[in-house]
Amino acid sequence: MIIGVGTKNPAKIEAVRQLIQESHRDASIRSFDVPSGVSAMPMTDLETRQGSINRAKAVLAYDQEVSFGVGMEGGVEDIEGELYLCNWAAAADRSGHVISAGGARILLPELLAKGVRAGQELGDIADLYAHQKNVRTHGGTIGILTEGRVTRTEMFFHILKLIEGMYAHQKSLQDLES
Ligand SMILES: O=P(O)(O)OP(=O)(O)OP(=O)(O)OC[C@H]1O[C@@H](n2cnc3c(O)ncnc32)[C@H](O)[C@@H]1O
Ligand SMILES: [Mg+2]
Repeated sequence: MIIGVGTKNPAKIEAVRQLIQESHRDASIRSFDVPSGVSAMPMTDLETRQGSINRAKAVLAYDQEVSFGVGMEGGVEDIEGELYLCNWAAAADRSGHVISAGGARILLPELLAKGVRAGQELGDIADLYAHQKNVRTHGGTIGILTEGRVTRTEMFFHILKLIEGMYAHQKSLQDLES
């Protein structure tokens, strides 16, 4: 089985690799730089979720050998005037079935939120904030804000586990029916 991932970001790809390592050792990964179809810095849960679904579906069109397309997207959601980092993932199969799940949320410090509201990408502001390079491809903003206790990879791994579990659940319901 080939799982296609709609990103070239190693922090995201690593989450898929870990999931395969844990429960689908026969699967292999291919990664594709697909468009998210939403803005580079999604500003709502809705937009972030849509980006993950678009990526998952786009992967299936890129490579006919891929059985499942996986999309992961980060964004922000405004809750009572404060910005929370939000994260979504989706998996799509060739029958048109899509499974979607969201992950942990964490409040952005005003310094980061200000930049995002001004139109900057969070990844760029996070680099300035943390005095690091390419935060987005390493521990992520969530890694910076939690002093490494939860990394971007761990966070997406958790969402992918939700999706994998939901898939198993739906399959067991189908098996009961047939
Ligand atoms: O190459 P892709 O897959 O697009 O990965 P990305 O790092 O750009 O990540 P997203 O497009 O999913 O995220 C949208 C924006 O939010 C930023 N972002 C989201 N979560 C982040 C995190 O945990 N750390 C750093 N930047 C993050 C990211 O840099 C983008 O500017
Ligand atoms: Mg991006």
